[in-house]
This record gives sequence, C-alpha cells and structure tokens, in this order.
Amino acid sequence: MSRIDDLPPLREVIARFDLGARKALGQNFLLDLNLTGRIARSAGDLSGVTVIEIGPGPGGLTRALLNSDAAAVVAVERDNRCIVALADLVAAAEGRLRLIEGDALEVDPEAIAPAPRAIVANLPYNVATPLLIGWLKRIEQFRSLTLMFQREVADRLSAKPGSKAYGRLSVISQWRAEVRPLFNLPARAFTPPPKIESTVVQFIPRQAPEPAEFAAMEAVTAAAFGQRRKMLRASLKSLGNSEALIEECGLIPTQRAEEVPVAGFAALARAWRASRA
Ligand SMILES: C[S@@+](CC[C@H](N)C(=O)[O-])C[C@H]1O[C@@H](n2cnc3c(N)ncnc32)[C@H](O)[C@@H]1O
Repeated sequence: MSRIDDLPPLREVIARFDLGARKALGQNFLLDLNLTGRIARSAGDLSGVTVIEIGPGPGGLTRALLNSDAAAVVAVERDNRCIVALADLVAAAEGRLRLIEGDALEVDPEAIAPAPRAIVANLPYNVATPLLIGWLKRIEQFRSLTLMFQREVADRLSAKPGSKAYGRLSVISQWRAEVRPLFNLPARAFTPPPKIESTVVQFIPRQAPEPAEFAAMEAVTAAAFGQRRKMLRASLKSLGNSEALIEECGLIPTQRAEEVPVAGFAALARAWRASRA
C-alpha cells in the first residue's frame, strides 16, 4: 500500500475540515475511490506526464492520479478550505503533488506544468465551457484532456452535423481535437448529487486541424448558430457579403448551420478573414 492509500476516507476528510459543498463553486464531489480510479485509468498512459487537475476538492481524483504513473500532479483549487484539507495528501505524495490556490480561468497551463502535460478533471460545471475553450485554443500544448461534464454538454461536444445538439461547441472542439465520450456517471455518484448525469469526455489534439484562425472560427460559428433556424444566407449577413462568402466556400445558401460540417466552417472562417484583410 502506498502512503496515499493509508490516508483517512474522504468522508472523514470532509467532516474534519467542514467541506460542506458550495454550489457557487460547482462542488459535486466524488467520494468513491473506485470511480476516481476509473477516471484516472481512462486518461490512458500517463507515464512521464505532468497532470494538471482543476478543482481537486477533497482529493478523491487527486489520490487516483497520484496512484497512476504520472510524473507529477499540479492541482489548481479556488477554495482555500480544500487547500488546507489537502495538506496530508501533499505530504503523502512525497513531492509529486503541487497545489496552486487560484482561479483556473486565470492560470496558464504552460507556466505551471512542464511538457508533456495533460489535464484530468471533474470540472466545476459553472466554468467548464470557458475553461475548455481556453484549452482548445492551445490544444497543441497537451497530450490529452480527460474531463467530466454534464451529460448535456458532453452530447453537444460530440454531436455530429444534422443533429439537434450540433452547435458552436461541437464545431470548435471537433475542429481542434478528436472528441471521445468515454462513459457516463449517474447523479448519485456525486456528493451532493447534481440534477443530471455526467459524462467523461476525452480530447486528443488533432495533428493537422483544418487551417483557420481561432477568433475567425468563433466569429463565423457565432453568426451561423446565433440564428440556427435561418438559412446561411440570412444567418451570415452580419459577416458582410454573405452570399459571396458562402459561394466561395462551396456551401449552399439555403443550408442551415447545423448541416455544415467542421471543414465547411473552417473554409468560411478563412474566406471571412481574407475578406477583411
Ligand atoms: C466538481 S468539483 C470536483 C472536486 C473533486 N475533483 C472531486 O472529483 O471530488 C469542482 C472543484 O473545482 C473547484 N473550483 C470551482 N471553481 C474553480 C475555479 N474557477 N478554479 C479552480 N477551482 C475551482 C471547486 O472548489 C471544487 O473543488
């Protein structure tokens, strides 16, 4: 047994440090170490990798990550109560766990963890999407991202063209990464239970994504899906000469955003960017 396995059960840690869950911080803790072990294993081979964990909370997933082959874990947590409660885990990890107290939205992954780096996290749901978008912008910095989302967000991340869930988030994520939904967890797996079930999703960076600027992709998908029921020729009007752009990209003016594949949006982003140069 490692020193980590000798630590008290998570429920004891929560009681001792009075870690009542705070809704404003998206705190839904995983206290079953079999489940956290499953999440850590689903991240794949972590040998030699520095893992960034967002929101370690009482440390259930952190323990599992420290029991993996990861070189080290750097955990970013906003709640000072958790930082205090994790002191015993830091000691048991013998130099492999570093805690950073702060807001993950303001943390530069490159500045806190050497390459190769990966992110594994049961994300706070209230900031999960902005965090993901920030990482997708610099996805080449990561080996992989293995992240827990609300099921509804996970469905949007992996949705294919033609489906109701297909939208901005699907296009931006699938453009930059191969998106793999891994498994679902029922609400009762968490303390306290959220309203709906959750899904672990893995992102593997694409080696050669369709060329386009991130800001241009954000702009064209915002315009197209902002009015998703409208045909492209209407929804893209805010981008300027929409008919010319659509034609240049080989798209059909009567198509709707949800019918356009990722490559179509990348072409649109390039053409729009060129039209503004
Ligand atoms: C869903 S809980 C996960 C806790 C723990 N990893 C687990 O699985 O039991 C989300 C965690 O993120 C922390 N958190 C919330 N907002 C944060 C932010 N902006 N930056 C860093 N941590 C944050 C919360 O305090 C909480 O510990």
